Amino acid sequence: MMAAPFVHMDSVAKRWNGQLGVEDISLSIPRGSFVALLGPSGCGKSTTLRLLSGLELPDEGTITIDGRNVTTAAPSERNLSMVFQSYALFPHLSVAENVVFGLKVRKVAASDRREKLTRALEITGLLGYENRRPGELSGGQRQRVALARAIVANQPLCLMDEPLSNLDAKLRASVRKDIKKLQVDLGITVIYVTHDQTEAMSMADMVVLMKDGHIQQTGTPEELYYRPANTFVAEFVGAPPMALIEGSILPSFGNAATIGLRAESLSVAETGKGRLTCEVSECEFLGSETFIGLSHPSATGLTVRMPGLKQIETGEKMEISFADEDLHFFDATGHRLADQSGASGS
Ligand SMILES: Nc1ncnc2c1ncn2[C@@H]1O[C@H](COP(=O)(O)OP(=O)(O)OP(=O)(O)O)[C@@H](O)[C@H]1O
Repeated sequence: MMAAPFVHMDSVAKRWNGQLGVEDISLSIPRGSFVALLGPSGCGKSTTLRLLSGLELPDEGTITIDGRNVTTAAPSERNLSMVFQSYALFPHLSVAENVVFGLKVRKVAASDRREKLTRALEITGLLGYENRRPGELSGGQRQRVALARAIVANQPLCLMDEPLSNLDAKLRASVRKDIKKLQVDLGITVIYVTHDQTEAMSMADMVVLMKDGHIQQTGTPEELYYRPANTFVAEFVGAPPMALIEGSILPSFGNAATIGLRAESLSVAETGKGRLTCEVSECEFLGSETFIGLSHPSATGLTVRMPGLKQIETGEKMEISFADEDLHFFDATGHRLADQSGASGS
């Protein structure tokens, strides 16, 4: 028998004055998983998280956490902790006071507080910083204080809203690893909002990709990458994103309106032997490889990856080839067609 999901949202909707926030959100989240809510600005990620936290109440649908219907329960009744982008630290309190603030409110005994504080500071690498104020810390350290506060709360569910977006790229990568390790070590369930697909793909067991208040696809990072449910997912996930080609210019794939192709499936062909003739539009040197951006009147996002440094003149002609089995097929509404169905040769 399948274990009941730890967090369950069933047909949840939230509107403001009739205007859409999120619609028809259904999600089943297993205990102990790391789930990323991913999507462009305004797609409804934060609204979904706020509905889970109880900071917003839904107009429709139900939310259960650990088997309890919490649809209208107050945030304090949901047994969860939260970490925000803004850290939400008290500037006049020390690191230690910030971390144990919630425990004090809940009247946890002083000796117990000290023990929990030491462990949380240890886990987050903040031992020795307990007397500093947030203003005397770097952004990464402040975010660690917010994480330490979530750790001492000792809740089975932690909701995080873009916790790394105030950090520079290098720090983001290192705190990302800290958060992931924490989640695994503590065995907690994390629901994590981000608009950064690299972050979602590298951290999450399950990614929920949203657009315009609706879920586009829920799955493992591999599922989203290798079997995108529609052209939006295909173009959102992956760096570079999937190239999309008008089906009509590859006539052997009758019923596919759009054909998708990942950069790693493309190769440069000898003159006269390629399947598409493109023009080089840009070269992006990334160190170990160069991304060659190609333009073609019936395609978007065509990129060839070449090892090392390659400098090719913009406007130069380049023929490319690819294998049929690497193609993805989408219908006229952008939905994925069943595998191979487009390749019927009809
Ligand atoms: N309090 C509110 N009142 C009215 N509309 C709101 C409110 N909060 C959110 N919305 C609207 O709901 C939609 C979803 O917003 P939400 O903040 O969930 O998006 P998001 O994906 O988290 O975006 P971002 O990445 O920019 O934070 C947006 O169109 C937004 O304008």
